[in-house]
Amino acid sequence: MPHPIEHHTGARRGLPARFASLVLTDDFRQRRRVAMVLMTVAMYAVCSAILGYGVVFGIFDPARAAVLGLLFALTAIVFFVLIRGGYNLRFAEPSLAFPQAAVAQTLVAISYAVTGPVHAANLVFLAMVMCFGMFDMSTRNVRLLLVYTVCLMGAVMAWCAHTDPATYPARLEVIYFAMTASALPAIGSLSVQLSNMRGRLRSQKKELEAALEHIRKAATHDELTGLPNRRHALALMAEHISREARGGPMVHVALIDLDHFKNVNDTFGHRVGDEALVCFARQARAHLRGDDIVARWGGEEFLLVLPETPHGDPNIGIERLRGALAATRISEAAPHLRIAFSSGITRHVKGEGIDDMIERADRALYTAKTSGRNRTVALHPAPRPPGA
Ligand SMILES: Nc1nc2c(ncn2[C@@H]2O[C@H](COP(=O)(O)OP(=O)(O)OP(=O)(O)O)[C@@H](O)[C@H]2O)c(=O)[nH]1
Repeated sequence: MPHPIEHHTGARRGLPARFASLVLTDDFRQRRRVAMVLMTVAMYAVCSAILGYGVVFGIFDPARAAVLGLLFALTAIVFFVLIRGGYNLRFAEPSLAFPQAAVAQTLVAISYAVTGPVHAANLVFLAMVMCFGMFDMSTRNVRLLLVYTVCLMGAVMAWCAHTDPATYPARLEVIYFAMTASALPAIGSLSVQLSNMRGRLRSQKKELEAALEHIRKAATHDELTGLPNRRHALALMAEHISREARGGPMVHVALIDLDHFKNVNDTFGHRVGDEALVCFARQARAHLRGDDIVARWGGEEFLLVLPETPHGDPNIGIERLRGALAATRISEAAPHLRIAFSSGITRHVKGEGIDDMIERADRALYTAKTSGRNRTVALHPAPRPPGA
């Protein structure tokens, strides 16, 4: 998926940016991988140029140098196509850092055997490849690469000393091997430390994201019922009202108060009281429409925001909920306990503030309580006189 920043700036991009996007792709993570592979392509090109120089001045055998140059080109093309073409994404380590580094070390070993009088210069490249791998390889792969490189170089040095002792004197090869076998593990250990540091950073980032999500949820939701809290409900209500102002559905609001809830606490204890609140929340979510908002307004009071639909009366959902609660067992500790509620419902008037609407719903709720509870009272605003 394209990185959001790339998307954002896409419209105003100049020629260099468009060229970079064509070569490097628009995907933020792939971009870094393509840039890395381009860097290795450049290294292979430099090495090929050095080979050419050596052939021109009669330092290297032309046939051997040609084979090596061909291997450089093939390796560069294969990895560039794999990564630029996105085939790398099918692998567990999409940077392909390990295979790239292993192939590069193999080519350095071949180059060591081919470059005769200047073969010792190749040892620098062994270290450079280890450094390249530092940024993307897992600890396990760094160790694997290290063992592979030391064994491979040991074998190549022994073979060269055996087959061409004039150019590769054994006494010097022993020194080169000792240097390789002692310097590479030091670089390897730096890579391992870097890889561990990256791992720690990754897990800290995950923990921070989880903590942030938890804080966000705690700031907007009630811990007991998981419903939106009063602050969040006000924000959601404001959204619905501004949608209504832009021609969206008309908004109804209902305040709900559980009946005789103090009795529930006093008779069965606070834990059962809490179970009753959770049960109400669950039933409300199950029996109201997906578009309706159910929020905990405070204590044993809840607020519903009910956008009007063409199919009718917002009271229908509330009465469905009332029926469901009358048939729902709340707690094992109080098998016969049922909860009922009173509610006051009102409709929003265009241009009216949220406080006025809530105040009207509260008055309707008060009427529901004083006229016997377990009922809904609707108190709609008087229609505006024409031209008002
Ligand atoms: N268990 C529990 N009880 C709560 C919670 N919040 C508020 N309450 C209790 O809800 C009760 C509300 O009591 P009242 O305001 O007297 O209302 P009521 O008993 O429901 O009476 P009416 O509303 O008139 O039917 C109090 O006992 C509060 O302690 C809560 O989170 N958990």
